[in-house]
Amino acid sequence: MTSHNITFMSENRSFESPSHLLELASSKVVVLQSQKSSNGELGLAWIQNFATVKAFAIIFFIILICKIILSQIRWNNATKALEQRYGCKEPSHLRTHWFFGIDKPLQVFAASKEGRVLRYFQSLVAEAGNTFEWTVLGSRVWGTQDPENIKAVLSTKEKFFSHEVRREVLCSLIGDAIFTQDGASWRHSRALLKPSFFQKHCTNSALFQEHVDNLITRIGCDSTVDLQPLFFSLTLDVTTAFIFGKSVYSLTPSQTQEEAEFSRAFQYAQVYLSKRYQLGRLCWLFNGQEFRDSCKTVHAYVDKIVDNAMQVKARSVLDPSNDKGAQGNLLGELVFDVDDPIQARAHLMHLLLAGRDTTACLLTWTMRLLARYQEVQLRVREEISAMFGSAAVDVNKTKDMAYLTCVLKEVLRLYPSVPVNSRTAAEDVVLPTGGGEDGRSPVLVRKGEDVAVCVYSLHRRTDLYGSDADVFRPERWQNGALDHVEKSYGYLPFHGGRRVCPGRQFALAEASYTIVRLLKAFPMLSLPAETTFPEIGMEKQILGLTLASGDGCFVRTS
Ligand code: HEM
Repeated sequence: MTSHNITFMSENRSFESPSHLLELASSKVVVLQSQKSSNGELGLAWIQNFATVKAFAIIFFIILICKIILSQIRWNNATKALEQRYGCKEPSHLRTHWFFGIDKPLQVFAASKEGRVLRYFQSLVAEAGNTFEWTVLGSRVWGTQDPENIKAVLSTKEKFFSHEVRREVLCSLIGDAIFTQDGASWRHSRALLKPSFFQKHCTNSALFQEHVDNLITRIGCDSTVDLQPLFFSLTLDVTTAFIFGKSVYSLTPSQTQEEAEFSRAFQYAQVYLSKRYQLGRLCWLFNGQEFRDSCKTVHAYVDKIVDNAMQVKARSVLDPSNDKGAQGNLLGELVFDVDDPIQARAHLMHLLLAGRDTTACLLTWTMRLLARYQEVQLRVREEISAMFGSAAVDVNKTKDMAYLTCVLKEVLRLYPSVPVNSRTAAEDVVLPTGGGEDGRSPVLVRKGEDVAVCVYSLHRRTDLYGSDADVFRPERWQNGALDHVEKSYGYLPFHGGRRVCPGRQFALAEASYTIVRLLKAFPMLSLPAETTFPEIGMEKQILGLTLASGDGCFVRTS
């Protein structure tokens, strides 16, 4: 039988089903392959062969589309049935205009590149309401800035959500521990971070003093300086001292080569991680050699410190006067509960990641605003004089500075260090609001769907904070005026529920101490003369794992 015959016959056959077509196409390929081997050359058959492969590809594509459509219909029917059972209504749907909704991710990338991605999210909220869903490449994604739904995600229904995507994105650098775990393993990791440890260190001025001294030396006098990179170095130095018991001294020239290598590699890997985050489940596509090398450098450095702490522990176990806190740092305590060095490394890396950039961002936005709003700076200075006069700054007393506390609260409202967060539904779960015409009925989130919680836009809601929600006004927090908003999940810089940030007090102590010391060291902090200061929220922002300033933090110190 010639290939011509076969083609002729197949063209006259009627197709009964997609799988029938598939069978037919593959039989043609097999016959043509055998023809090639018997003739030894392709000749005319090559063209027919090409046409057959083309037909095969088209058929395959049609089958794929049919399958997608069928599964979409099945999914829609199942969702409708479940919605009916749980009294849910359809949520507001964000309209997309391009094939498979890819216009939206492209717009996110463009906005992100231009430093306005959070403004873009706000525009989506303005278009679609406080809770909405959108479909990208066939998957539904949710966005919410509704306190009731956020409370469900973070607290009352927290156990129905997982950190699956986060785990995939972050594990190569930080391993698996508190930040990426769920269920029993998370509970175990959380229990290891005893609140008493944070408490002990956030009242210890000595932990911060040396590094803030180094910061002040680096700033120098009579200069215009970008404080943002210096704050990132400061928080790296403080956090490594706090958790390793050994700072990397990135603010000083005395940093060793090994410490410098670690600081560089950690910085590189962290920036890389934020790019991986943007790809979500496709993060494995972004796994370059330099990133892998940086992870290795970071691991080697931390492993040495862990090894050393394990040896100290081994010696102290032999000593009856052994004191668990003898090493005076978190690792020193941790090694008594964790025998596996790789797991110990993961616990440390999670704390380093969680504690370093978040506090650096808080310091950056605070100093930008204090330099811009001189009247607020003056009030903080008055409070410092009243509290400390010419005495040394005691970190323990900074928490009694009522006005500074309001300033920090207001900064974290306008620029929360973690402005957007997401969780993946581990099961079908009902959120209390956002469905129906009036947006008040419950909505159904299906298993596997991601829910993005946008704290940035929550904190700018005029119905919660008044018509001046976009204005920097620390006084709004005075006399507990916004206690009701805080209690009802309307203010969440540290999130809420069981997974609320355990480093909250430590971070506020570090930020307060640093600001007081800077204002004492520099009697005049202002914007450089040529600076134009955009309106709040209109500045360039860099959204990585945390929210940094795209315009830096330039101040004049004289
Ligand atoms: C201004 C500074 C900080 C802010 C705004 C902040 C904010 C947050 C937020 C929003 C979360 C919840 C993340 C989530 O569940 O997805 C979180 C978790 C966490 N934070 Fe912080 N944080 C700060 C500083 C720190 C510091 C200094 C440490 C420790 C040294 C720390 C340790 C942690 C840890 C371990 C978690 C994970 C908790 C868990 O999953 O159970 N944070 N933080």
